[in-house]
Amino acid sequence: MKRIAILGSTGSIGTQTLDVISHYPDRFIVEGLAGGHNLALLAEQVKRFKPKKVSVATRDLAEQLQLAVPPGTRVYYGDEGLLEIAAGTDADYMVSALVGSQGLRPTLEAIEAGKHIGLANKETLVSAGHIVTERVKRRGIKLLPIDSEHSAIFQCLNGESMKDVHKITLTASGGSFRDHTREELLHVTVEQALQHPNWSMGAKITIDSATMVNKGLEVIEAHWLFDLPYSRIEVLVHPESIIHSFVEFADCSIIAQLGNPDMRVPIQYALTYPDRLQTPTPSLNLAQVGKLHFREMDFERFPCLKMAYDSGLAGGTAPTVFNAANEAAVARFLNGEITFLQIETIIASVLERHERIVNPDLEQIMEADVWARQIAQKCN
Ligand SMILES: NC(=O)C1=CN([C@@H]2O[C@H](COP(=O)(O)OP(=O)(O)OC[C@H]3O[C@@H](n4cnc5c(N)ncnc54)[C@H](OP(=O)(O)O)[C@@H]3O)[C@@H](O)[C@H]2O)C=CC1
Ligand SMILES: CC(=O)[C@@H](O)[C@H](O)COP(=O)(O)O
Ligand SMILES: [Mn+2]
Repeated sequence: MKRIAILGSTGSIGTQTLDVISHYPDRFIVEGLAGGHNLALLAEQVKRFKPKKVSVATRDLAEQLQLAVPPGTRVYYGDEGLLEIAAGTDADYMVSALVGSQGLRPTLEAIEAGKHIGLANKETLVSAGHIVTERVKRRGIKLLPIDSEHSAIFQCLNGESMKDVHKITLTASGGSFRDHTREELLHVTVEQALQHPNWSMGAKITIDSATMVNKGLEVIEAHWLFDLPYSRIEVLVHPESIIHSFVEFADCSIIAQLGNPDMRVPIQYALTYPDRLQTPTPSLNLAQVGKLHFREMDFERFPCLKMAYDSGLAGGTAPTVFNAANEAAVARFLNGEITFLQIETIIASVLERHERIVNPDLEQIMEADVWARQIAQKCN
């Protein structure tokens, strides 16, 4: 029996994680759930999965939730609530599926408490990769990737030696506007940006896919997960999202992982690793797919990817600032305050003003994150 806590249980990854868990009641017990504002869904999840502890975003919501859940369920809220679900339950495994760098502190606390981590929240590794990986090593816990590309690379590396890896390639769908020219991007709407061609995901990551920030975050995530230099991490546009990523070895052999785009597969693998169990996803019929397509990445069309590589290479607080500026800019775009293309000009402008700290501690990371959001809030 694996005892599970989930941060972000009401989101896209969180609900799919509970879907996976519901298929294997003899393998998993849910010890803790943390949602944000979706009280109705969280109350339903509590009734069904019976966690001992649960958390919501605010005190008001916690008071309402307490009335709706079985007696004996402990209800928490806010940042303290997230820490309680991350580190204060009997879970031995924590699924980190909050959106944004707010996932960093609770994920670090869970690692410190000795929980294994299923990591969807890529912003955690982007913002403070050196701190997270050092803590994972020190505590001897497993950090298992949920992000589809990283799960793919993880699977391709099974039984291989890292010294034989020549490079890894992350595939990118190209997002909602992959066939738009930059000129056409001037007038795109929030609704259009939220239409991802292949995946149904939360709003923030869907916008990140369209700007290619998502792939940039994933490049930095891969750097920390697989301990590879940026020169050996590439991105290739693959509109079908069937090949989830691949590894090229020293002998020029390439091992790729394929499947229909369904996050329940990488989520389940992270939960049951090294076992492989049945999933409800349909199996991939390549004869029906017929053709797969690939395009070279165009860094001029997608300048955010270039900024991500540069930030990753610079290191220190640069990726923290890249990520936080993007989070603030995406929130403003979703709010109707700025245009789609302003997301990239805001990130560039914040990065330009940033004075990088080389080997930041957690407090300096948090300060850089707050600073970047403040600037991104003000500039256009
Ligand atoms: N969705 C996907 O397919 C993939 C997602 N990822 C990554 O996984 C992470 C989650 O993404 P996704 O599931 O799409 O995001 P969603 O927006 O769907 O879900 C975010 C979750 O975080 C919760 N949350 C937000 N703000 C707060 C807060 N202040 N306090 C407590 N909880 C909060 C939300 O609660 P509520 O809704 O109740 O307010 C929700 O449960 C991201 O880092 C993303 O990049 C990676 C690969 C694929
Ligand atoms: C499902 C998943 O892992 C997302 O991160 C996905 O990769 C987004 O697709 P693109 O960023 O390739 O558009
Ligand atoms: Mn991904």
